[in-house]
Amino acid sequence: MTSAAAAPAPLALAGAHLAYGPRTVWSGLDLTVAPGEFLTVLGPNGSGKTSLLRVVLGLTPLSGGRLTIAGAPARRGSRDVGYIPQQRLVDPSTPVRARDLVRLGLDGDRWGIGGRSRRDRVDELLAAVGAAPYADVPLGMLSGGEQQRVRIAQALASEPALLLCDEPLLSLDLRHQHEVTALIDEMRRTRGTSVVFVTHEINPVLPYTDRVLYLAPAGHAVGTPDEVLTSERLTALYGTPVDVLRTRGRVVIVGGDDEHAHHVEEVEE
Ligand SMILES: Nc1ncnc2c1ncn2[C@@H]1O[C@H](COP(=O)(O)OP(=O)(O)OP(=O)(O)O)[C@@H](O)[C@H]1O
Repeated sequence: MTSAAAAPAPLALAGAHLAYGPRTVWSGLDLTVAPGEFLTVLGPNGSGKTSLLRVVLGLTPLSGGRLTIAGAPARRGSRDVGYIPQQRLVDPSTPVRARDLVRLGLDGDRWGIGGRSRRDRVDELLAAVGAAPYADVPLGMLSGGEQQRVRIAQALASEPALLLCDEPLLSLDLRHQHEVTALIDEMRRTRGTSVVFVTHEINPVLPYTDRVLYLAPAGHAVGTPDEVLTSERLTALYGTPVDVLRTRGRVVIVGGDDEHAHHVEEVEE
């Protein structure tokens, strides 16, 4: 066995079950995410995507089954887990600068408090996401795409084994969607960080997606996009007719419930 094979998986769920009171959100979830893997989590509103991230972040306990992160139980504030939230524009009057936010993501013990190594590390992270030119600009003055780059730098500051992304493309224009996804992809390639990417829009991340976890009313499916995103699989998962169309390298999902409209991306150009 090689040493890579012996390393604990960044994320492993076995027989995982989540319920709120009498309502089961998902159950029987078995999933091991490999180092550097890009897992895209899809599903309609209320299917439990955000709940899954909350469980991995140690904010919500599983109702049953097991979860380990880099071999250890989930816990709040773990350095092994980075988190990129949904796009939210910062209050324009905030005095917080890009470098302040990234510094918050650094672990004090490891990088020292206020020392040179800490400052260098912040500069390195900002440069890695292309945010060096606006490192000292108040966040509120940055564009949505620029702010999201800074959040990526913050999430990567602790060199997490696992990067959780909760619809980070929401309200970004197409150019910035491509930039942000390419950046996340580059980080996982260069650092081996595993990515769990929750989205309603498969197309911007389809080229990077190794596997899909599809959460749906009648169960869930895990597999490559070609395995999961088929009319047969989604019809079974929804319990109602769904058509998966592929056109010019894009996936369009038609049918099911109203939430499916989210998957139909606006036509480019
Ligand atoms: N703390 C809670 N207590 C009770 N029910 C909850 C709680 N949090 C979430 N739920 C319910 O669990 C279900 C899953 O919610 P969740 O937010 O995880 O779904 P989602 O897939 O992220 O949805 P969306 O696509 O709309 O963001 C929903 O029906 C929601 O109302």
